[in-house]
Amino acid sequence: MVELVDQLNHYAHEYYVLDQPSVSDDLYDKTYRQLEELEASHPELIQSDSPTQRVGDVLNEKFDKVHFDHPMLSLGDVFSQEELMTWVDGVQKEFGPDTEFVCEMKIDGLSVSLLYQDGSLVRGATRGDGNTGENITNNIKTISSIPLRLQEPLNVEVRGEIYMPKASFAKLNEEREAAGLATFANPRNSAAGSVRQLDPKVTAKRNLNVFLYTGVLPADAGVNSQAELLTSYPQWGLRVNPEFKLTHSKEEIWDYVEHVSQVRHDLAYDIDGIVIKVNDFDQQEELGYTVKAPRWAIAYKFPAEQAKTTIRDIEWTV
Ligand SMILES: CC(C)(CNC(=O)c1ccc(Oc2ccccc2)cc1)c1ccc2c(N)nc(N)nc2n1
Repeated sequence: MVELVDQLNHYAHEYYVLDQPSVSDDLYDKTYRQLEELEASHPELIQSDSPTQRVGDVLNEKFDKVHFDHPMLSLGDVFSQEELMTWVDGVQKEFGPDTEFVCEMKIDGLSVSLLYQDGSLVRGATRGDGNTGENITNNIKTISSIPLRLQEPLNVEVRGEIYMPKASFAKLNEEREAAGLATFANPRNSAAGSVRQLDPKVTAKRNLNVFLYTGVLPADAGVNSQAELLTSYPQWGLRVNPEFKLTHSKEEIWDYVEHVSQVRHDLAYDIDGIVIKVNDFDQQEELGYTVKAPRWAIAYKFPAEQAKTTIRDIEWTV
């Protein structure tokens, strides 16, 4: 039984975190059914990290409140190259012209906090107002790319974005249209609506995914920069967005912004900008925070999408 659980969790790690599956979906499904049969005949041996335990029956009447020891902060925004370069200038004045920055995708989803104790997932929460969120643990467990147990028995609170891939969003809206239901306006709204369902069985059908990008880490984790965090997370079993880039100059940062603005429509998920962060954690602490956002990070926001429908020329009658 333990072997089957470990095998299935390993297959899921390869598929969702490393993006390098070593077995076919059929073999995964076959192994999963074997585990289901074994658990049916020995229910007393069912493990909490078994993939069969992801979709609970429990219906949430409402979501309990969760208070964060460390607030989930927001980001300052800039909307032009000039503003972005001014921000980078300000940081380089503090730490010199070759300060390291990490550039990341700003996923258009909803922020979540995942609390792991001794490596087991014990709580999932929405961001809420940054200090108080909602407990959505039962729904979070239905997301296959979120591990129920880390590769190491760590005590860590990791944070990132739950999102609905563009393809899943289109399919969901087709189904809702066919069923005469209201459609979702965009993937962000459908992800938010899906993860805040009272019934986890509904969440489980919505094909949600996650990218993790920050967290409250144990001091002995040996993670001293954002780049180290983003390379450590996959080793722990946590999915990160692979498009991040370590940069050392304004030119490199702007090249990355231009590159992403070219490819963003080909991405499998919606983004609404790029997040640029000072890489070194000690430098981050030196810069500190404003009331609601770090001074060591900024979001460069893409211009809002051109309205799809073209306004026909209006014939003015004189
Ligand atoms: C940088 C940070 C704001 C996360 N960091 C925090 O929330 C955070 C929170 C308390 C911290 O430490 C404190 C502890 C106690 C008091 C105050 C701060 C440090 C960072 C952020 C926010 C949104 C992001 C997004 N949508 N996409 C990407 N790619 N990155 C993002 N990064």
